Amino acid sequence: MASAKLFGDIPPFPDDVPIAPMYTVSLASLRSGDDAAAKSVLCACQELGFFLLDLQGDDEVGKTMIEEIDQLFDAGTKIMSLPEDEKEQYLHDIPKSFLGFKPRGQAKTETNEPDRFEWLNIGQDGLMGNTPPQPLPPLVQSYLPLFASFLKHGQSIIAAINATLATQLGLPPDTFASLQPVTKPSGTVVRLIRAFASPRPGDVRTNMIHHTDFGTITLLANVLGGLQILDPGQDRDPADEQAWLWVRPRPGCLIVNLGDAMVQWTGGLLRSNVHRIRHAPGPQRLVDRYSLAILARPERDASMRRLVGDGEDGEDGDLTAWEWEVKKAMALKRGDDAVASKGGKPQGSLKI
Ligand SMILES: O=C(O)CCC(=O)C(=O)O
Ligand SMILES: [Fe+2]
Repeated sequence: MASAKLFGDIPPFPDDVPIAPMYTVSLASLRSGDDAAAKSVLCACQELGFFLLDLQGDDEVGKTMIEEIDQLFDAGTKIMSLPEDEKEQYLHDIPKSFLGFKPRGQAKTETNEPDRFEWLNIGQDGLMGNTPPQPLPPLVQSYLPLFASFLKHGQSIIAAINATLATQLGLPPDTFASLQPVTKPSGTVVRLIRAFASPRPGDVRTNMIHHTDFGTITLLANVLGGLQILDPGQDRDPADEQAWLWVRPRPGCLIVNLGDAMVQWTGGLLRSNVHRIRHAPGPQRLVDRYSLAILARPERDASMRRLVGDGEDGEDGDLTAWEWEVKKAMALKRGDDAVASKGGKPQGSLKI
């Protein structure tokens, strides 16, 4: 997450909206092998599939990452302000390629109205040299060393979370990491999102439809609110507005969430929770909302077979990660994949 400096420049997050209760784990503690931090990560990933990771106090990775996030938020506003006809030359082409710009309004929200965000996906493969570079506007190219460094720091955090979860589940520490080596082709991306300001009453609605992430681990940096999590307590209906809890962004903290691949591999021991981007809350709705994320995905050829437990893993276990992702993306596009939170410990209310 960005430093406190960026939080000073925006309207305040309101105090009167329901907030999702979340564990906050210190990166420094996690990297030093602290047992309590490791247990919190496991509990968070079973109960909610989301937690806050405090980068402050970690001089090696966390401090640099906070600085890089500040710089990338600045870059993000410039990148998204490129002329529309320039961005249109670098559009994504799903399912062939998830890389490039997604224009505003291309997908739908729950109400069947057009979405209210645009994104740019920059592939890990091009940044790492696993594949030829992705075509990108010259302005974005000028920021590639910064994106690459941010990604490298994110990879080391993702590696620490993967090792922690595997160890806590009694598996060899490299169980999850070995299925997502950063030097092999994958769908892993760095994502920049602009969700548009909502000045008119008709704008006060969903920006990005509710979903679970397909991949393994997502690291997310937000300054403005807008992210909402579906209450994990019961099987809540996304159509019920009371079932949604806001995520309050905290200076110096990343939001971490698990994706469906971790649920598939663990036969549902870990959880991926439904979330969406709503309009920013309170006075924050008057400004454009930027977010920056790393969405880690398995290596393209990784098996989606379950790694723990001995129940059936169905036909999805026979797919490679890439086949599985394309299947999910197409089902979501057709609207026939009813989105639901997956896996995790049944629980009443989250006690933190
Ligand atoms: O911008 C955010 O807060 C969330 C974005 C998100 O859920 C996604 O890109 O999958
Ligand atoms: Fe997401």
